[in-house]
Amino acid sequence: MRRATGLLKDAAGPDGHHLWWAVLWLVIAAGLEVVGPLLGKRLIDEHLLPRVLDWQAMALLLGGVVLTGCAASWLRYLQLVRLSGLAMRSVQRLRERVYGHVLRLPMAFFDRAITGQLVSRVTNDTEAVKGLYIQVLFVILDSTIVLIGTILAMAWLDWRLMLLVVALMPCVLLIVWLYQRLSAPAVAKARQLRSDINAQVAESIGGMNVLQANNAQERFAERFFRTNEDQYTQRVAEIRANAWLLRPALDMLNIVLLASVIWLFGQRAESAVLGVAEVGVLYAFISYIARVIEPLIQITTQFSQLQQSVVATARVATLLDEAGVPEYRDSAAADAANEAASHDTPAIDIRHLDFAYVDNQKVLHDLSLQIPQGAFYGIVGHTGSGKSTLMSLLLRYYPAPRGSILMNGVPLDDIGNDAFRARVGLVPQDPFLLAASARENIDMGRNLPPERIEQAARAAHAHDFIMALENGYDTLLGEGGSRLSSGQKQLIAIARALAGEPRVLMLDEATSRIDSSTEQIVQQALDELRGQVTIIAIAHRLSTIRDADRIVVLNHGRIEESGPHDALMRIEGGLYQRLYLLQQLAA
Ligand SMILES: Nc1ncnc2c1ncn2[C@@H]1O[C@H](COP(=O)(O)OP(=O)(O)OP(=O)(O)O)[C@@H](O)[C@H]1O
Repeated sequence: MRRATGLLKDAAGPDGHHLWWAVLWLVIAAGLEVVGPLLGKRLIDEHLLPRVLDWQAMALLLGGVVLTGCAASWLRYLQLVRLSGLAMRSVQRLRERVYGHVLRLPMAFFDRAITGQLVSRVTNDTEAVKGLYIQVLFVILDSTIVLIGTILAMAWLDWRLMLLVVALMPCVLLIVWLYQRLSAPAVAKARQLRSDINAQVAESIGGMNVLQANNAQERFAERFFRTNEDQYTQRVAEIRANAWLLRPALDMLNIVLLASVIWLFGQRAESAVLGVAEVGVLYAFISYIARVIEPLIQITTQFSQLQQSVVATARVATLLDEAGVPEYRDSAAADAANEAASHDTPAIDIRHLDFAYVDNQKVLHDLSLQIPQGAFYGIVGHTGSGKSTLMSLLLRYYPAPRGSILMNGVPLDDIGNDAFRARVGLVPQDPFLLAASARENIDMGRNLPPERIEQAARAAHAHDFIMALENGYDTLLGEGGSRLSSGQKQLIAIARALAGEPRVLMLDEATSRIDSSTEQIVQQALDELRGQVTIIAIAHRLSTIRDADRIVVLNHGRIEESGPHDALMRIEGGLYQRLYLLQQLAA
């Protein structure tokens, strides 16, 4: 709860003062509501019963009752408007913060994250924070103030009757406690299941081709129906606890209270301790009982909503507590060292690199490799040999041991994020195209000049097919680039990487999904870049890296062989030779 209120405070930001205004109006409104029955009491006790028909005073008192009621409603309305505005702004801010945080999370986080749940965290859970404002502040705080004001007014009128009312109030706490115990597990479970529903939908849409190819629709539908049914059951359990326990018990309490006050009042009237003028007190008390019970009912019935909001906020807080990627700051010393790097300084220098995703399960063992400036290096190896891991470390997706990788002679950790990302370009296996135009897909929000985009597209041999589209660079490519062939998507991805004018270009299985003719275009593009850009390409298809300056063959996380194609082919029974011959046979 403390974390939730902390989050709220941060999210309210500069609008926090609206909260104080809302609270002020709330106090005034509650005060006015307490004053109303007091005026009514005076009207009854001082004018109606003793028949002192002073019309002016009576009109004033009656007008006071009406006016206080109207003013209280008006202030409540103003308070709601302020609070709703504040709540919505807070949701907006929190959502921005959570999304911004997700963008900065390390890749290791996404290895275990479930997309649908993450989406739910950013959209639904942040929205639930609004409930904290409306439920906690508008309803619960409001009700608490009304409750305190009413009890004070009752004490002033007749403290013994007030004690009777207050004595029955712990019953409300008992009822609430029982309700909470019964409904809390269902509330938490229902929310978790809703998140699972999101996750299942996102997963099946993402993998629809695999799902249909495996004729798995029915199994997925069944799994979904089960989760949906479970969620329904939990929601029903929660609503039952509310309908069977909370409301009836509270309504009963209301009746008991009224009956007790009337009974006690009757007893005292009978023993003639009180005069007839006390009827006004009875009127005020009956008015106040409604004002005691209603806030209590409000406080308690809002509890389930409050619980949901707190659970949701706690989940948002947990996500925000996930450590982001280390802050790599641009340092002048690193920039200077980078500038001072001569042509002989290796573009990439890997020194005795060990790496494990899970403790004590090394994936890379004592890897050392120097890649000269402008060279083209291919990395090959069997499945699971560690190629992608090595690339992930070079891309800083996972932190490598300090000092084990240097770029231009500068340890990777010492290069600021902007400088690093500007220096390194990536062409991944899955090109990941946005549902946007060809231009936007190459630009990726960098606001590059049109000439540079076109130049990159030409270098990637993508310019001609882009120009053949109906609107050229402004043609929308559809979701995931659905309008393009796999090869064309890959060429766009290459253009995107080149548009950043990287010094180091990494290709991660960039040719695995394209046909031989497109592969040749990619090879031609890479050939043209030789000498200007350092190229590191992971390739399953060995023809892509056949012409590389050096091919590094990984085997179980170690460098087994290294050299140009011809030299590796001469190693009789060598790993590369076997891999190559196998591929030739398969072709
Ligand atoms: N995120 C991860 N968490 C834990 N282990 C991982 C992770 N990624 C890869 N591994 C493990 O590290 C080892 C090397 O995997 P890696 O993906 O680097 O191999 P690869 O040579 O790129 O294989 P492929 O050619 O199939 O892509 C494998 O044993 C794999 O199970």
